[in-house]
Amino acid sequence: MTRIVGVQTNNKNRANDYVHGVYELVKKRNPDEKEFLQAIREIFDSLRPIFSKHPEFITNGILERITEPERIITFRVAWEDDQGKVHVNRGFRVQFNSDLGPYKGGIRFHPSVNSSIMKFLAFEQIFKNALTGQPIGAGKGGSDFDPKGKSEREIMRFTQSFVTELSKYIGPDVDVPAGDIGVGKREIGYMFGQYNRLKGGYEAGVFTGKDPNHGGSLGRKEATGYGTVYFVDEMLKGEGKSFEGVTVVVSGSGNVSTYAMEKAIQLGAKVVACSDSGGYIYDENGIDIEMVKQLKEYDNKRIWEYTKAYPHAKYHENCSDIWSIPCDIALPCATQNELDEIAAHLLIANGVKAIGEGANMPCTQEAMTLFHENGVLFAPGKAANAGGVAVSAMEMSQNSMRLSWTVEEVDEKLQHVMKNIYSSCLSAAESFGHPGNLVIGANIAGFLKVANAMVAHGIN
Ligand SMILES: NC(=O)c1ccc[n+]([C@@H]2O[C@H](COP(=O)([O-])OP(=O)(O)OC[C@H]3O[C@@H](n4cnc5c(N)ncnc54)[C@H](O)[C@@H]3O)[C@@H](O)[C@H]2O)c1
Repeated sequence: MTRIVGVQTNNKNRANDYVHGVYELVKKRNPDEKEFLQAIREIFDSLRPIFSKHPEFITNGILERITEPERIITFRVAWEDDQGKVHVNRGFRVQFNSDLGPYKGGIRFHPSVNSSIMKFLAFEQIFKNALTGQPIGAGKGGSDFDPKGKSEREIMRFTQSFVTELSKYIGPDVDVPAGDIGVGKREIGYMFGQYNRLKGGYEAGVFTGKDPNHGGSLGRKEATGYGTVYFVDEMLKGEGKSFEGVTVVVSGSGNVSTYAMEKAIQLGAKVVACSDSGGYIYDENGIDIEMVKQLKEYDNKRIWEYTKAYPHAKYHENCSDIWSIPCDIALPCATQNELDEIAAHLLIANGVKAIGEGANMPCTQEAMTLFHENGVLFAPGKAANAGGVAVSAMEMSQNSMRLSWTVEEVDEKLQHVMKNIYSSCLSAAESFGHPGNLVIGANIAGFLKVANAMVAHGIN
């Protein structure tokens, strides 16, 4: 008996030393990449219990390998504005892990894009994509180009220049990019057109998030937001609760936010606030989602203009103050680290019951700790927002088969995927001694899938 306990303690110490040692190595190798290190730290904290049960992951150097991207491509993107002035932006593609399939992940156009943000997003994508159960690896890309204030032609020229370089490194069986912040079906359309022109063919499966009229999947634009709400709904059901009659606050008013709001409303919730990078609107009668779509999806306007149609609604300039609005469920769907410790304190004081991360890493580590300590249900982004990439993988399947599923078929499959992700997170958390902790469950369930494939594929 004493001997068994001794062996277990040794294994635990060896596992802790291993995780700590690799973290120090990653820190040394990526000293100034705070978002990347934040994502690594969060995952590593969850993974500790795995290594005492799976020493083969230590002998196969899984953590050392999974934290180093297989390839990072950085490139110059030169383009001309409408006045003929030349601009240069930087393009990135991080091809992080291909053990489960071709690299898969979005492209972001935003001035904040840098190597740390690209690597954090691509790293998170490894686990998210694994959780979907579909045959996709992980990548992420983008540019520090700011689409705000650019004309349609400028966006087209920039996007064509971006993809001219990127086209050398992607392909339907190699790397399949999609949209993300600042990249919607319009930009994907330009990329797809330019890629095919360069390749001299029609490679339908090289991008996802295409217009459903030209090779895209029905249900893709709704998938991340709907999927987030389906996941939160499963989590609520586990506690005998639902969206019916609850008050919801959603940050952002882009692709994920819009469809998270729409699905929450369809399930009976009242969504009272949403935002953009300028500020937030509060409508105590419940947000008119069709008006938000008109403003943001079709007219490309700012969210404050909602108050022109609904003068009783209030506009406030500070976006992070959105978390001071009392609500039962908060869905951060805008960007990374947008919900910090102060916001978490406010939400908890106002009685929040559940958080669903529609965005990638929107809650800081301190905020997540507070939610756990205060018994707030918490749906982590890499599980909750995996619906988008899941439907992207469905788009790849439809492209390969040269057929299209109906929106009902896609939605049914999406619901099925989200339920499976929820139950695999729940059971991984349970088997590794953290029942109900979906953050740990998501990290472990995703990691096991990739780590097993990496062992099977040998050291490379
Ligand atoms: N689109 C997808 O399918 C998908 C899938 C998984 C995860 N995500 C993640 O979801 C998040 C949103 O992506 P999206 O595709 O909806 O992008 P988007 O560009 O369509 O929308 C982003 C929204 O956030 C707003 N915003 C930006 N900074 C903000 C801030 N500090 N406070 C409040 N609002 C702010 C913008 O004004 C915009 O309304 C990102 O973290 C993205 O990585 C997106």
